[in-house]
Amino acid sequence: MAFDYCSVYNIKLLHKAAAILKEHRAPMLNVLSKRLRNRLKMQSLKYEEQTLEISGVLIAFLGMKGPNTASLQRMVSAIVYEGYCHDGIYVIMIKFSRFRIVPTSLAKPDMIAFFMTTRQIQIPLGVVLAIPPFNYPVNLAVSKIAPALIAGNSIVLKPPTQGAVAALHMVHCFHLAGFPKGLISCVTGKGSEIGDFLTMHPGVSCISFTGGDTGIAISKKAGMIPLQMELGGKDACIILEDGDLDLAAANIIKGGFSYSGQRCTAVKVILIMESVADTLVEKVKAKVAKLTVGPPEDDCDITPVVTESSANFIEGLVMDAKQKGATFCQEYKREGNLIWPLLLDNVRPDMRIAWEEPFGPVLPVIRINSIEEAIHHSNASNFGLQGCIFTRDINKAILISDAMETGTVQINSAPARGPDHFPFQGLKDSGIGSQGITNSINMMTKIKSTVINLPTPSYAMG
Ligand SMILES: NC(=O)C1=CN([C@@H]2O[C@H](COP(=O)(O)OP(=O)(O)OC[C@H]3O[C@@H](n4cnc5c(N)ncnc54)[C@H](OP(=O)(O)O)[C@@H]3O)[C@@H](O)[C@H]2O)C=CC1
Ligand SMILES: O=C(O)[C@H](O)COP(=O)(O)O
Repeated sequence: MAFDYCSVYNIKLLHKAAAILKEHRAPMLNVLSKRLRNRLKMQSLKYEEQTLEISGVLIAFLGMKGPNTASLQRMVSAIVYEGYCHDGIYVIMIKFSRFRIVPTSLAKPDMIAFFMTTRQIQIPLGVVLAIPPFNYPVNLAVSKIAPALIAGNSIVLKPPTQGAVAALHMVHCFHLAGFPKGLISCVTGKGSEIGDFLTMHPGVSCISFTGGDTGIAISKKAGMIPLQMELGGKDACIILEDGDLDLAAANIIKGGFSYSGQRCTAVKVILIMESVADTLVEKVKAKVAKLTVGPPEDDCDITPVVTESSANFIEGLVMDAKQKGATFCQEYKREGNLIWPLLLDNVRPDMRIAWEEPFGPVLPVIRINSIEEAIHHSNASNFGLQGCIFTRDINKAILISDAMETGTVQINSAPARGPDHFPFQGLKDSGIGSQGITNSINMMTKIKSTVINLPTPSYAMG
């Protein structure tokens, strides 16, 4: 399909897909909540965000000049840059950078040439293999599908087993919008059984994966293709003496226990200055006591974790901490896959929970005596996704952020991925590449250079 027509076509259909996804919201959320046993409210928030996400991309290309073809073609060839959130809708600024004439003064002195680079958005990579995880099987699928389509690629979606039904429904919505079935395909099956066939297939031109350390294994098998990996995290919440402890406590609850802790960007370890630790722990305990626990149908705050194996893994971390002397702020309680929220105080570095990712409603507190100690612990982790700092001294916060080896640092708020036009990346074992609408589109396009060699110098070379 010719470039301009292809991308213009895709953008118009993405608008339609966004509308259809909204129409199908109720059945999708019902499936998501039943299959994932998570609270409906959280799912609906994510669902909203996902449809906005599509709209966000479209507004980037459509909203500036209205949907006439000429401006669309010109815009689709642009590279999308920073954006901002306005009334909950993402408006992404566009800078035209189709051609850049680079003088050759840096090249060989006798070289007389115009050097043009273009981000060949019209030459798609080919087939993008999108693999989202169980916690956001639709939202994280769309965050891969929309940029891939904008860049003119076709997509093979391999949804998580826990979430496959909702993903199939979501792909059906794209087909209802008019996307050809061959352009977006959904292949269901256990990753352990069909994963290698897909990730090592010669027809795959790019892999966009979100999940656990499975991604590390995939990156070693995939070969010479662009990879976008967003993996686990051990996001540290650093709280200094001058931090707003009420704000910190509220963000620890939101960041550590929402979605029953099953978020890569969840707060995974609290590093708090000893002098204010008792006060903070009491504030968090009081809030934990108010969390409701039970089935998603009752719209509880804490619902069962995704599988028995996940619950068993979490229990293993808790028992290790108990055996090594951690302070249990609540009684450890589990019924099947349902684990009651648990704050573990006085955790030490020899305990597994200090380093491993429970992906559940269990949160360790490590008491520190210096900022250097906080930075050291955060950077000693194999993960490097996000982190957050609570202090009123912004200068100090920026310096700590500079020192933290993480893809993102939130100052005075809990870690989070969105809004989705923000770059989102993990360092070390937390991933490779960067997500977010702009970076995803960039990553799913090719750069090509064209050099015009002139017989004589031209004044146009500046
Ligand atoms: N970074 C993040 O946002 C997330 C991180 N995680 C981390 O991952 C851990 C496990 O969660 P989970 O979602 O099961 O993560 P996994 O990495 O096991 O699965 C993520 C996705 O990869 C698929 N997959 C599994 N094995 C392969 C393979 N060999 N080749 C290709 N694809 C494969 C899964 O499919 P299938 O379901 O069929 O196995 C799923 O769609 C969590 O405990 C947490 O640490 C989990 C969710 C989100
Ligand atoms: O992979 C994840 O768990 C999500 O990217 C986290 O997204 P959130 O910060 O919006 O919950």
